[in-house]
Amino acid sequence: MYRLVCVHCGAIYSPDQIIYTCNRCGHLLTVEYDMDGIDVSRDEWNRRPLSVWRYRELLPVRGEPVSLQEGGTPLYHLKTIGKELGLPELYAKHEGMNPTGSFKDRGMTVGVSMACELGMTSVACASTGNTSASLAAYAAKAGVPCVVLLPAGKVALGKVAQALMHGARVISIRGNFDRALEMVHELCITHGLYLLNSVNPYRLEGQKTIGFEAIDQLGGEVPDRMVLPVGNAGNISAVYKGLRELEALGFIDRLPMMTGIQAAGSAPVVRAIERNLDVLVPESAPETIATAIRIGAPVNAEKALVAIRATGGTAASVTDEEILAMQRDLARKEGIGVEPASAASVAGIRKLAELGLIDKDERIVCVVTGHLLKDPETVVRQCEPPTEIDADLPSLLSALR
Ligand SMILES: Cc1ncc(COP(=O)(O)O)c(C=O)c1O
Ligand SMILES: N[C@@H](CCOP(=O)(O)O)C(=O)O
Repeated sequence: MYRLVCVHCGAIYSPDQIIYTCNRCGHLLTVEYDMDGIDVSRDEWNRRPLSVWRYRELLPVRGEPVSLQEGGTPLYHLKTIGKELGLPELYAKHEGMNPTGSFKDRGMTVGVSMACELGMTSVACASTGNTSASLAAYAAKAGVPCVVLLPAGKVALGKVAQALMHGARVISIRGNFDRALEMVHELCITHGLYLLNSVNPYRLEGQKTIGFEAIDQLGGEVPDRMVLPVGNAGNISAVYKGLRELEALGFIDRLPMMTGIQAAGSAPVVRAIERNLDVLVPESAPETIATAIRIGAPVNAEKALVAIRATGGTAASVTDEEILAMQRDLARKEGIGVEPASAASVAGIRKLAELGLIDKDERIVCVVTGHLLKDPETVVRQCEPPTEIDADLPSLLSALR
């Protein structure tokens, strides 16, 4: 049993209403469960495979989900980078290992399942790339048409390729992501498509399972800190919400310090934390090489600020150079291939550690959100091109010398 509740004024809505914002105050809605009615134990969860659906009692879907086998992603111990930073307990949860290569799949399995349960016959989103790739795939699996709006020229090649190949109707707008989101929201309200951006309360339910899995992979121990790259701020809010639910069930007795990392050219949440603002001042012209988090007006900021403040966490920004340096370090020192936005979380920890702002004994889980192959162009631009030689051994030996 659950209901939809406004995060700001507490107004209550029925779970089968197609609604994304509060009719009374315009703020976002969240899913609130009747915790007394949740009948499951940690042992029961531990007997199931590691997956989004291990935690189905804390998800809104009641029937058979639209699934591509999402979740169950690896948690890697970053031994080399951790040693360099003096952080022996540094981990990366590699969300790039989901079916379409990003954490969005956790959200879409729930969001698209709910679209079907609610009887919606078409779905839509705005995207900096990953949301569209994921929605296109899950819509294909569900057999529903899908429309995606992208900021023209600002989406990494692999993500556009995915949306196109999975059969979405792909529209590029001459404007940024924030404008695309406003447009698609209006389209959905006026024309009855189901909106699957992070304003959709059901989609975020799937994403909270990142935190559940990380704890299960640490043998039931809560990490001291969880670090996430922040764009539209849905993921950090979702993980915090999920962990509070585990606390309410008595499965954990403390929360990690939620830590958000943004790109320096696109850092309104960081500024709000640094200046102790209650209301975000949007960035009108966000810019960063990490196009996934090139977002100036994060719609979930209100929730993200609560998550960071309530847990004693923090927010920090990293430059594009710091992001790319960490992308290379993860690839070359740990064998972990991530896209630039994902490297931001670990780059942020490097920065905080170097500034002496975190305790060296902390157990830290950085969420690395998307796969290296999402953005091959940024990778190729950073690396030496392959050496082309004649097809004989002497040429090979000479090239290797
Ligand atoms: C790879 C990647 N990392 C991080 C983010 C940021 O997540 P959120 O928008 O939930 O803050 C996004 C999308 O926004 C993304 O695609
Ligand atoms: N990085 C995101 C931006 C959209 O965020 P959403 O969580 O609101 O869908 C993307 O991949 O498009």
